[in-house]
Amino acid sequence: MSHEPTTSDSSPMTPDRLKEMKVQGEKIAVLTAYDYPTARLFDESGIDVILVGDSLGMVVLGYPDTTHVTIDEMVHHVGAAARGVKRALVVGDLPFASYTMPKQAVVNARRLMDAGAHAVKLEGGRDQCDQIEEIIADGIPVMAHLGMLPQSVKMEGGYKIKGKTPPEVEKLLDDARAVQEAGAFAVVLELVKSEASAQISTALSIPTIGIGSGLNCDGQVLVSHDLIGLFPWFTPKFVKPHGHVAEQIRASAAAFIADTKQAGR
Ligand SMILES: Nc1nc(=O)c2c([nH]1)NC[C@@H]1CN(c3ccc(C(=O)N[C@@H](CCC(=O)O)C(=O)O)cc3)CN21
Ligand SMILES: CC(C)C(=O)C(=O)O
Ligand SMILES: [Mg+2]
Repeated sequence: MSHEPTTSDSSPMTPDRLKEMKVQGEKIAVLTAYDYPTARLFDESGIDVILVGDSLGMVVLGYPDTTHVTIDEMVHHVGAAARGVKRALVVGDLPFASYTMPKQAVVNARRLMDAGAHAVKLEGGRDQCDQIEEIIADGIPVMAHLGMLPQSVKMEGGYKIKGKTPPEVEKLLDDARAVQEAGAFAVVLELVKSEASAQISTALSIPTIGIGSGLNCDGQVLVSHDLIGLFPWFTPKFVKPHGHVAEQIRASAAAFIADTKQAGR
C-alpha cells in the first residue's frame, strides 16, 4: 500500500499550509516567544506559528513602547527562539525604522532569516507594498500587520481601536487587499472592530490573524506574557489569561528567601 505524503501534525508549518488552513476552516493559533525554552514549549504544544514580536521591547526589555527595539535585538531573540522550534513557522518582526526604504527592508529581513526566521512581519498597508514586494522578490515570505500599529504609537498619540467608522473600514479593506496583492501570505489585524475584521477576513484569500479584533478572524495571536500571566503590570482588556506565572515566580522567590534567612536556625 502506497503512502501519500500528508500534512500530518508533525510536518513543519509553511506559509502555504496556513493558506490551506483558511480554505479548510481550520483556525490558526499564534503565540509570541522571545527565548529558547518558551519557543520550545509552545512548539511541543502544537502551536502553528511562533511570532518573535517587537513586543519584546515592552514585555522582555522594559522599554515604554516598541519604537526603541533595534534590529540587533530582534536578531538576538529570533536566534534564541528559532533554536527551540522544530514544527512551527517562526516569524520575526521587523522593528521600527528598519524598513523605511525597500533595500534596507530586504537587508534587515535577510538578517532575521539568517538568525532562523522562516518569514518576517512588518506594520503597514498600501504604503508598505514596495517593501513587501522587494522582500518577497528576495525569496522571503512576508506577513503584514494592519489596524492599530504599535510602532506608530507616538504619531497616533495612543493605542486606538480601528474600523469604527465606514471610512476607516474602507481604508482597512483597501490596505488588506493591497498587501494581499503585494504577496503577503497572511495579515495580522490588531484592535480592529469585530464587524470590520469579519468583513476583511471574508474579502481576503490569505488568512487574517486577530489580536483584540473579535472571533471572526482566521486565527488568533496573543503576546505570550499576557496569556500566561507573566506581565502583571499591564494586561490589555481583550486578553483571557490562562496562567498566573508571575504569582508563581513571586512565591518561589519568597520561599527561597525564607529558606535562606532560616538556614542554620
Ligand atoms: N503586554 C503586551 N500585550 C500586547 O498585546 C502588546 C504589548 N504588550 N506591546 C506591544 C503591543 C501594544 N499593544 C497594545 C497596547 C495597548 C493596548 C491598550 O491600551 N488597550 C486598551 C484598550 C484600548 C481602547 O479601548 O482604546 C485596554 O485597556 O486593553 C492594547 C494593546 C498590543 N501589543
Ligand atoms: C502583537 C503582535 C501581533 C506583535 O506584533 C508583537 O508581538 O510584536
Ligand atoms: Mg509587533
